[in-house]
This record gives sequence, C-alpha cells and structure tokens, in this order.
Amino acid sequence: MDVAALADRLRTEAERANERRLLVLAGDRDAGIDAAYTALDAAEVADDDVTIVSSREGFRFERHAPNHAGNLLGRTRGAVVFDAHEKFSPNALGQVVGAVDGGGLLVLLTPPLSAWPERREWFDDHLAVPPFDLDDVGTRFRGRLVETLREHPGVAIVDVDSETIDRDGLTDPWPARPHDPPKAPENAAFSEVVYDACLTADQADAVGALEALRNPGHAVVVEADRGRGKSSAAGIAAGALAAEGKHVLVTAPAFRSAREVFVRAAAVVDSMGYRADNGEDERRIETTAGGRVQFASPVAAVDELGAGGEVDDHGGDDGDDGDRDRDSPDVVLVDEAAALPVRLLSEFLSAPAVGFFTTVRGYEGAGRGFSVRFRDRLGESEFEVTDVTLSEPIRYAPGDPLEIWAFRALLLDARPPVDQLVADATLDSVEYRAFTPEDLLADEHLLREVFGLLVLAHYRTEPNDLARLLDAPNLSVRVLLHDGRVVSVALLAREGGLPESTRRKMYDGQRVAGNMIPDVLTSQLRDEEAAEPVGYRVLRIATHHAVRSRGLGSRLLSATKEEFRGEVDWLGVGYGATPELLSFWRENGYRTVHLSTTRNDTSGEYSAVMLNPLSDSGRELAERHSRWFRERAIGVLSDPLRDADPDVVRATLAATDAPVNPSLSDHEWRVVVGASYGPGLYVAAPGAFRRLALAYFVGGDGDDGDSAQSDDSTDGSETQLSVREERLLVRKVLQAQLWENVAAELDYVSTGQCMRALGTAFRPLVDHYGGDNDTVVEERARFSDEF
Ligand SMILES: CC(=O)SCCNC(=O)CCNC(=O)[C@H](O)C(C)(C)COP(=O)(O)OP(=O)(O)OC[C@H]1O[C@@H](n2cnc3c(N)ncnc32)[C@H](O)[C@@H]1OP(=O)(O)O
Ligand SMILES: Nc1ncnc2c1ncn2[C@@H]1O[C@H](COP(=O)(O)OP(=O)(O)OP(=O)(O)O)[C@@H](O)[C@H]1O
Repeated sequence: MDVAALADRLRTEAERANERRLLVLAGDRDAGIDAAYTALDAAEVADDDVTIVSSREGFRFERHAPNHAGNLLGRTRGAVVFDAHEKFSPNALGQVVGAVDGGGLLVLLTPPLSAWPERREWFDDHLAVPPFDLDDVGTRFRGRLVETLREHPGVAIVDVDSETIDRDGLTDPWPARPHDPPKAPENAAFSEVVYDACLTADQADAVGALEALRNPGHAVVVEADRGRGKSSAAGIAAGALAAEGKHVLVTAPAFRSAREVFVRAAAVVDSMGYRADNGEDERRIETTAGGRVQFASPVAAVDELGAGGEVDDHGGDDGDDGDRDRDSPDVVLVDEAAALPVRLLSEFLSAPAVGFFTTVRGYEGAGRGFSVRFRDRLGESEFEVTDVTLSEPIRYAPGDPLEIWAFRALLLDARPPVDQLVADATLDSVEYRAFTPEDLLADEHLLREVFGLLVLAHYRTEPNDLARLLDAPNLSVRVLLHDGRVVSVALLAREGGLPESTRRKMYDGQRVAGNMIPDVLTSQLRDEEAAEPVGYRVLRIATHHAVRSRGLGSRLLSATKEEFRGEVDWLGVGYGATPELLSFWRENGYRTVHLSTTRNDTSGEYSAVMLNPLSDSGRELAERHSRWFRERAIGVLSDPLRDADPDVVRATLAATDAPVNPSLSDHEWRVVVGASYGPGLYVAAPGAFRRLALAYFVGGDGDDGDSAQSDDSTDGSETQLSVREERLLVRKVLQAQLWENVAAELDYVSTGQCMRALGTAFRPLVDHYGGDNDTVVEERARFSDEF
C-alpha cells in the first residue's frame, strides 16, 4: 500500500464512521509536503475544504502561519495539514485538532519521529530562558507525543524518506449512527422555526432550557466538550430572544470564539423574518422588533451592565456616537465562560438574566474555575439556575479516536484527584515533595494530577504549559501529597542571577525572557542591580478545591521557603491582584513592591508583584523596592490607578513593608485638624491628607486588610477605621475621585454627608500621628467645645 491508497482508505473509514483520522507523514519536509498533496488528492478532499498550517507560503489551500492557528478555533474543515517542521507549538496543535470535521483527516508533517524529540526547535528557544541555554531544554514533551502517535488507534504513520508505512491506523469501525432528530419541547415559547435550526436533540434541549432567559431572574449553564454545538445553541437562542425585542449582550474572551453565535443568531432572525438592516457590523444584529444581539469584550460588558448600558464598546466600534444605546441588556450570554476568571464572571450576576456556556475539556477555557468555584457562587445567587449538558458531538461521532488522542497527548482532560480521595487531608497528613520532570513523565497518574490541578485552578493553563512543565530548565514543581495524591501544587520559576551584560541590556529596554520579576524591577522601575540576586517566582500555586482554607497552601509556601533558604536570595510572585489573594500572600510573608498600572485584558485585574527575601541581598532588594513603591504610591494611585478597586488598594498597601512618616508641616496640620474637628476644608491641602492616609494604610495600625469586616464596624482599636471609611479614604483622598462619584458609590446620602464623613474618618489619624504635636494639640483644643 502507498500513501495514496492509505489516505483513500483512511478517508473512507473516517466517512463511514463520521470520525476523523490522523495521518503522520514523518521525514524530510519537502517529501512530506509532496506526500500530503498526494494524500489529499487520493482522499478527494476539495481544495477549498483544506487548511494548511505552515510557516511556508505558496500552497493552493487556505493557509495560516502556526502562530495564527487560533484562527481555526471553532471552525470546521474537511482536512487540516499541520506542518510541524517549523514553529511547532503544543498550543497550535491543540487549536487545529478540533477543527477537523467528521469524515476528515488531520495530516501531521513531522521530522523523522525517532529524531524529532531531540531536534532543537523554535519552541525550545522559548524555554531556554537566561541564564539557561538550548542544551538545558528537555525533550520530554515531544518524546511523549511521539509515543502517543505510535500507540493510539486511528493514527497512521508513514516514513516519507523510506516510503514505508509504519502503521496504517485503520480501525475498521462501525458505521456512524445518525443523530437523534431535534425536537421542540412541549409548550415551547420559541417558534418552531427556532427549533428547526437545531442540529441535534441535545442542542434543541439546550435551546429549550435557554427559553428561561426570556424572564429576569433566570440563569442557564450549558456545559459541553469542544464541538458539541454550544456556541450555536447560544446563537439560536440569542436570535429568538432578539426577535422578541430583547437586547442580548454576548461576551467571550475573544470575538473569534463567539463568531458562531452571531452566524446562528443571524440565520434565526433571518428565517423568522425579523432582520433589520444595521450595515456590515458582524458584531451586532438588530431586529425589527427592536431587539438586538451585540458583542462586547468581557470588561466592556461588565462596564455596560454597571453603566446601565451607556457604553457601547465592542472592540471594533466605528465611533458613531450618535447611535449609542442607553438601555441596558435584558440577557447576557457568556461564551467560553470557563476561560474567564471567577471575579469577572461574578460581575455578570448583576444582569437580569444570564447564560453561561463553558467548554469542559478543550484547548480554550481549559480553566475550570467555572465549574468548581463559580458554580457554587451562582447556586447561592438569587437566580433560578438550570443546567444543561451537550454530550452528542456535532462535528464527528462519539468516541472519535482523534479526540481521544488529543485529550491524552495534550492532557486536555487532566483532572486533580476526585474529592473523596483527598477529603481527609490535613496539615498533619500531608507530605512535601519535589518532583523532577522525569518523575512526572514516568508516572502518568502523577502528571495528570499535577497538571489537572493547575488547569483546574488557573484559567489560563494551556498545552504549551504542559511542555514547559516537562522541558523548561527554569521550572520546578513542589507538591503536598496526601496518601500519595496531589492536594497542593506550586510551580516555581528560577529568575535573576543574570550577568552584568544581560542586566545592562535589560536596563536599556531589551526584553529578557523568563525573568518577569527582575525585568519589571530593572526596566520599569529602573534598578540596574535588580537582576543580580537569584530567586524563585511562584508562577502558579493551587490547592485542591475540596481542601482549601486548611492551611495547605501556606504550608506549601513555608516548606518551599525552608528548602530554598541558603540557596537563593528571594521568593517572589506576580499575579492578578484581588483582596483575598493579597491577604493570602501577605500572610505568607510576601510584601508588595509593585502594582502594575495597566489592567489585564481578560481579567481586568491589576498585577501585584511581591517579594519575600531569603538572604541579605534579597532583603536589600525587597527593602529598596518596598520603599520606592511607598514613595510613588501617592502619585500612581491618583493617576494611572485611579480606578483600581479600593479593596485591592487597601490590601496592596497593607502588604507593603515600609512604614510611612507623614511629616506634615505645622500649617498642614492646622488644615487637617480644621477639616477633622472644625470648619476646615480637605481641598485646602489634599497632599497632607494623602500622606496621612498612606501612613495609615501602610503603617498597619491593627489593619491587615481584612480585620475591618463589616461596613461600619471597627475592631475597637483607636485608629481602626471601618471598611466604608477606608474605602472613602482610598476613593477620595488617594485616588482623587469626584465627591459626587464617591458619595454615590459608598451610599452617602449627599456629598455634604460624604465630606463630613471624611473629616470624621481623619480624627483618629490626627490623634495618632499628630498626638504629640503642639500645633495639633492646640488646634484640636480650639474646637473641642463645639465637637
Ligand atoms: C501566582 C499565583 O498562582 S496567584 C493565584 C493563586 N492561586 C489561585 O488563585 C488558584 C485557586 N486558589 C487556590 O488554589 C487556593 O485558594 C490558594 C492556593 C490561593 C490558597 O490555598 P489554601 O490551601 O486554601 O491556602 P491556606 O489555607 O493556607 O490559606 C487560605 C487563605 O488564603 C486566603 N485566600 C486566598 N485566596 C482566596 C480565595 N479565592 N477566597 C477566599 N480566601 C482566599 C484567605 O485568607 C484564606 O484564609 P481563610 O480560609 O481563613 O479565609
Ligand atoms: N444548529 C446548527 N446549524 C448549523 N451548523 C451547526 C449547528 N450547530 C452546530 N453547527 C456547526 O457545528 C460546529 C460546532 O458548533 P459550535 O461551534 O456551536 O460548537 P461548540 O460546542 O461551541 O464548539 P467549539 O467548542 O469548537 O467552538 C460548527 O461548525 C457549527 O457551524
């Protein structure tokens, strides 16, 4: 049998079973490309149904460069040729696999399989971060990948150099069973045309469940693996709702993943005859009933909800301000919800009705913060929640061998241990362990648990991270085991220790990969010595959801600290700042040295950078940067960080290790005492109030960011303000917001009341920081009768 005959048989078999087949063409690149043409001709895939992903150009097929393989997400193609000879990445592989249609072929062009793992590749360059070089990068990911190719059913391997077929990949499958026909639920509210648009019974059930969103107070969660038609179900329901006059706001991490929603919504609106012309905007569909379906990025969608619909930002706005809509959405549909952080998802709970669409196992949205953490929160909300699962694949038959192979090769279905196995974990039952990449590779269970826990807890873990875990020379894994099962994991990246020449380059603005903390401290914060000490950055940490808040995360960090004391200068971390996480890191001895001045696009969070020194030079580094952070805090909070969440600001400052001396002049004290105890005005000397507020937040007079718990309570200590007062200090004094806005946000009945509350809030600060100052004592005495 030659390549042509093999491809023909693979295709015939694939079509019969409505499954996909994988044809690996291993060997010389040109010979592989020629063989791919031969195979596609023999398999009779139409040219316009083929996509090639390659760094080369000049094919007669649709072509994408490997770094744009994401263009295939959510698409359906008869065959995809993936040229892995140049610029191969695990992510790109994950992105292309899902796009192959049932009855179609994935053709993978690789170097000779026995040599591929050892070959130094483009992706390896990314793993060879200074001070490591290419020779330090492992070969395990590709080694494991090749093994899976040799083992899995449905995978054919041809050696194009010797023109031999190593495996034919034929499985002689049963013919595909037809889909159960979709049917409308009894007493359906949407019209029959809507259900006619569904492809499977599962999809019709999902649309039936989504009818609930016609009324406020309902939430629907649709879960499925990739390619089950969930975006389409969202689109069909969106179209039907818009045809009833509803304003449906659709959001997703990128418009790309929501495109299918709009295609289906447009088709439904058209077939119902409700389409209103709104030009060429593919992100907005209007209906003659006055409804619409409209896209907004997650952060813009949250703004739109918060602003009662005043913002109409959908990323590609052409700026026709005159057309801006002022009514807020009736329904929000969140596609690829699992790819969004829980904090952002929670914001959608302010919508009147909301649908969440999540991929359970797949390239995008692999993070399952959704199912684990957010699902509980949704259950506790006011919404009446309906869950639907789509299990029947639409593109291909259930049990498709290519899907099974991809799950295994990229660990898309990795999971932490089941809850029951770890439920009894305590600080006494766990054991701290270091695992090398060899250990992980040798024990598939362990690898799945470690990676599964990272995926579960972090919304951005992707196939490239699996390769990093196995091959990157700068990464280390530390875990806590309970009865041999992984309950807590930390992924550490070695950073710093860079030679002078590299430090100089960094200082001069050149990016040095894999050294996030030294890079921020050197290039942004202008410290040419910052990359000299060596440290470990905690890249990721996660505790199994069933055993959180038992001190395990903290134990893992303290054990790490003990292990590395004497070996490196610092431990550090950089992450999307939330009040809870800031408090977790602070409790574990990490101190703020930076809060980024731009928000993360997806989460909308500002990143905090924190250090925990282990040696004298680490301490010098941490102290110097804590001090600089304190010195610039007033400037950045009143400018780029003006809109940062006040609770994040409180917790960030509480985790700063550099006491502030407010040092007010006598005149400034008079203004502050006047505004607190008498008729003076804040505006007469805002700078003085800022320094006092900063001293209060940083100084830690009993405040640890979470001690002030109820809005108006205090912990009894003299200088402890209530949470509301602290927020007032952040918003008005540190962030220089307008009185009107502050009063509205913090529920003061008037700006006058808000102003008075600010004066009152400053009294304990005046007493504490100015208690020994003669001017303060005198001034305060003048007002003591009145107040
Ligand atoms: C670089 C990074 O990885 S930053 C991101 C950290 N990781 C994550 O957010 C993944 C999901 N979260 C988790 O896996 C865990 O919550 C961890 C790793 C943050 C903490 O692990 P745990 O074993 O629960 O830690 P531990 O029990 O020692 O400390 C818990 C304390 O952390 C704080 N905390 C941290 N995150 C949260 C949170 N999301 N919600 C509530 N409290 C939190 C609380 O103060 C909590 O104390 P409490 O339970 O008394 O309220
Ligand atoms: N009702 C439908 N009518 C026509 N085509 C459909 C329908 N439902 C799904 N499809 C097609 O099936 C494929 C998968 O559907 P869809 O993108 O909605 O699934 P998904 O679960 O969101 O998949 P992915 O996770 O890959 O984005 C798409 O090519 C889509 O066009």
